[in-house]
Amino acid sequence: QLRQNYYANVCPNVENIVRNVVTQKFQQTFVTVPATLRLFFHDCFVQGCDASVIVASSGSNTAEKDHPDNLSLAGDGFDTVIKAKAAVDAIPSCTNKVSCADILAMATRDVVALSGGPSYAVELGRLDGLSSTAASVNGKLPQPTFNLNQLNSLFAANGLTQTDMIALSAAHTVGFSHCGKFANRIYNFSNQNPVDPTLNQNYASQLQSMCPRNVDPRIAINMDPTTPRTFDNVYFQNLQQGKGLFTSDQVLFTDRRSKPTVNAWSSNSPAFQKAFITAMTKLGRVGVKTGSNGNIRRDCSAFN
Ligand code: HEM
Ligand SMILES: [Ca+2]
Ligand SMILES: [Ca+2]
Repeated sequence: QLRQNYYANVCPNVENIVRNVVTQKFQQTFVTVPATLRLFFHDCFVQGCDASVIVASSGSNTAEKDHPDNLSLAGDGFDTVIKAKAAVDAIPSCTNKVSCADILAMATRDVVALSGGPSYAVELGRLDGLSSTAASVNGKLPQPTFNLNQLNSLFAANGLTQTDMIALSAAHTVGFSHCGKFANRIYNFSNQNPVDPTLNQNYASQLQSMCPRNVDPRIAINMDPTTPRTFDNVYFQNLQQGKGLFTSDQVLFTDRRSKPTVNAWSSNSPAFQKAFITAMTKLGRVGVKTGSNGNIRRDCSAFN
């Protein structure tokens, strides 16, 4: 029941208002891009795309954002949504008419385009969710150690195919990871191999020097060592060279079932972009709330 131009009557300018805020924020810090994109993913995979991830803990309720899997969500993603919501609400006819979930979907479309990725028409009409608990996050988000079966089954549970999963994984073409998320691949990997043998040897040495043992846990490194600030298909070229940062990235090339797709998109950017738009549109439809299952939050970080 989502559709384009959903707010044409009540708030016809909403997409421009959001884009202006996102562009301003992008000019202040590039982190806006990966932070917003990852926030959208973590929102949609837990209770659907309903801005449940944005709600702050309060009183006795520990919200989704305080689950261990969400603690590394960068603050600039939340800030982007809060700022865009304020700009939308500043227009009288738009006040309290546009959901936080839709603002996050629009902002995500905008950060992808701003960083060189494809631009696409975004479907709107989501309501904001009425609950957010840390417990509800358990088992809903993929782990960097996942193999292809684990990735496929988690994405399938959200109506996404292996092809969608591979396209969405390319979000790792921008942004950062803390050293602890892949330390198992560069130190004490196994009895036979101290370093994950699917890692490019030079890249593994670089990772070891950027992330020495006992590194400050706050240190984060680029996930795409080649074009960290451009949303492009270099992600797939990196996988072909053994430069996938997580097991869950590299497995897309090492598993024969997903390798053909990686190879196709590494040399065909338009085909990748088309698949990414399809997958993002499907991701944006996951678990959408309507009617009495949701509302439009006045403050994206708190229930009304
Ligand atoms: C396929 C399974 C996936 C796994 C296992 C995974 C795991 C991770 C991990 C461990 C990080 C590093 C977090 C940190 O240390 O700060 C990360 C970062 C990131 N992920 Fe994923 N992710 C997956 C899929 C996705 C998808 C589908 C998207 C979006 C469509 C996405 C977008 C991002 C972005 C943009 C970052 C960088 C965040 C930043 O720089 O602040 N990931 N991911
Ligand atoms: Ca959610
Ligand atoms: Ca890139």
